[in-house]
Amino acid sequence: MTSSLDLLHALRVYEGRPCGEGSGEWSRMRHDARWIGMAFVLSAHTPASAASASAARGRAACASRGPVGARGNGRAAIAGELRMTASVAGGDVAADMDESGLFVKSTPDVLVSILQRKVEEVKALRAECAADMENHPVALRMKNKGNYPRSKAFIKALSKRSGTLSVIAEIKRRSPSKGKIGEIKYPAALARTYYDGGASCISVLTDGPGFGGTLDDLRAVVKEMEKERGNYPPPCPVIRKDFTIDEIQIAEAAEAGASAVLLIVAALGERTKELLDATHAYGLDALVEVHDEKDLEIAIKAGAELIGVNNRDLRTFNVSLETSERLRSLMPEGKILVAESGISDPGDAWLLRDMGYNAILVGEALVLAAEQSAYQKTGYASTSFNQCKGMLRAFRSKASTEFASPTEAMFQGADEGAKETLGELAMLYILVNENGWEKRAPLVRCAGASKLQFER
Ligand SMILES: O=P(O)(O)OC[C@@H](O)[C@@H](O)c1c[nH]c2ccccc12
Repeated sequence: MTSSLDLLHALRVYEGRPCGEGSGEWSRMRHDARWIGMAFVLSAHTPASAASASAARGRAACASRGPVGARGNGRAAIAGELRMTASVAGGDVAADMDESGLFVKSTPDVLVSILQRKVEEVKALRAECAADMENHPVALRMKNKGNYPRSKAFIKALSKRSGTLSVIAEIKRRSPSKGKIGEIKYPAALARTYYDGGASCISVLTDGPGFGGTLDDLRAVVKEMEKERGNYPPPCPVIRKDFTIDEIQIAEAAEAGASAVLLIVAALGERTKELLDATHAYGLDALVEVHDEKDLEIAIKAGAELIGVNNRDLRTFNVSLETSERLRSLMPEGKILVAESGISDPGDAWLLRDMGYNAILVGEALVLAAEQSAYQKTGYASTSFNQCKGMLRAFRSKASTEFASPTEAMFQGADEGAKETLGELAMLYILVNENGWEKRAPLVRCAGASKLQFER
């Protein structure tokens, strides 16, 4: 049964006692963490049918700092509803390799041309190393392969309690699909903006021709982050985002200070495992990127710990979050899940969090937001109001589209927690005696709403 109550009437009642909006008591309530806890109790107590209806509408209930038990139950109920049934596509993957054995036959054309370029880059780097085996830092690093302990810094930075969404913020000047995105004159300054906005990790595209990046960008970002060593939050570990086809690129990434590299299954096919093992042998973590069921099967078989679902179809450049949703149900337990590409709306971030993604990887939207703010004169780091930071905080906030406007969350730079995010949101228990309602019912007030809706 759904009922609605006039908001002002509801607000005047607190634990059965009258309470006026604006009174000391009311403001105390709003800042009382216990009220935030109740938001989730609401969803945990929501009848299954209502939970599934809400999940089907793509809105899961508001997360909270509430009692862990209640929170867990609520989330499980909702995640259960979001799970879709589908089976992993089978097929003989090895037969899918091209004659060179290097690329998968089905590799999208745009990727093939980039990979051909990578083959040349790798050849050049190998020649450089061969010419100076005793001194070349990459050659020296390769000699010591297998002796680098894994710090798992990248994985750890993304391993937060369930229901918490981390952001991997990307430094990306342009892309084959979008053309120019931003100038990013000072990658270190942009990295600092990301850090200040609460990013957990930073991704640096180091491919020059396709994405306008360099390995020096990565070095500058690592150096900037090192300044935060010993502070809280700790430095963001950095991933080298490139098209890895050979272990020498992994050694090079490690040498430049990266904590992780990207491995794209659409490019590597069955070689994914070989490169994943090499990544670990250099002490790094790997983000293993998949786009469909077949990629995912390979990633899982290879033993990927960190799986990224790219929502961008590299054949058509179409972006659809449906890819993340579809593949989510096929993910084994215990993996760290990252949704990648095309995320610009906090509402989408909240949805991905509710699907069970641990992190999102965002490039374009953050770069554009940062540059727009930067053009307000002063440069990324010193801009007092930086829309990019607001966007990052809104992505991370534990809000729901049911209770908050994603756009507003973004402009207000809402921080973690529904309370902070929604500003106006408050939860209260209320004794309702009309219409035979006797039990305490949790209510939610949200900004701009004039009615409260609840079910029992
Ligand atoms: O800028 P976007 O749409 O937020 O996407 C970021 C990131 O996912 C994208 O840059 C990316 C995902 N996988 C890649 C592989 C190579 C190069 C780039 C990518």
